[in-house]
Amino acid sequence: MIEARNLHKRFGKKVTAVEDVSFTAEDGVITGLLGPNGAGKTTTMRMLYTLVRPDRGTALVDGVDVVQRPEEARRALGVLPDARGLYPRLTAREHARYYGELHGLSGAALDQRVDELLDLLDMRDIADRRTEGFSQGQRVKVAMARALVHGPRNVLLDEPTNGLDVMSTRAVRTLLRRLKDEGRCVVFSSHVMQEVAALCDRIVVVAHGRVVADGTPDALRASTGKDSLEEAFVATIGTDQGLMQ
Ligand SMILES: Nc1ncnc2c1ncn2[C@@H]1O[C@H](COP(=O)(O)OP(=O)(O)OP(=O)(O)O)[C@@H](O)[C@H]1O
Repeated sequence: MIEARNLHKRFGKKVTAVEDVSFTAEDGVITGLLGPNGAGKTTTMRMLYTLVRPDRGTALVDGVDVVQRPEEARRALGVLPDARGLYPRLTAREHARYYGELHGLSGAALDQRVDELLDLLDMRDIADRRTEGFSQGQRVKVAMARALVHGPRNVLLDEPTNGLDVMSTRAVRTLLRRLKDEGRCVVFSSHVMQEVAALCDRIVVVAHGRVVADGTPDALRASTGKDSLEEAFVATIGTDQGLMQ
């Protein structure tokens, strides 16, 4: 479970990226962080996964405070960062193996886990190629395998389907549903409403660094009096900018 508590982050004097963001992402639930470009999603995620230190507020990962005990919090997290940051000379398989080893896996257990992920992500064909020159979608798959290799209880994904084609998007959705069915806490950010609508049990809408709505898709529709989720979002944010594909 992940609890964001009154997170604040400013960059310099002018930019308030995140202002008092609080929400809870439960286990066995897919929580979507939805908002237009520049809303503060990536900055929020970075604070959750301990890359950026909040100016104020904190977050708990399975009860562990990310500001006070970042290393412990990190062990309970699998992260797909916005910058996928791959090693060009390692193959896709080597990426997954390397991160598995960093998390203490080895031997047959590691081999089996890596094979399973290569199948789940439909990446057998690229498994033994160096990642240099990989397409955007191929890079996402490698980063995803790397994020999940240690079977984390909590999974944070920043715009996971960005740059993926239809088949790969479906593979990612299937994988996220599986993580949810396994009882994990899944949080992902997106600026694409359809993406969030297709997957999420719970939606946290962020605009200008603040949470402007938080609830199930049905609750969001009911609270805005709109029939379609699309209209509900537009009503919540006050603009359709950045929300449409
Ligand atoms: N390192 C930084 N230095 C200065 N400003 C930053 C930095 N990181 C983010 N910002 C600013 O903070 C605001 C929120 O950015 P953030 O990347 O969190 O938004 P986002 O919702 O993830 O947007 P997108 O969908 O475009 O990725 C923006 O105004 C951005 O320019």
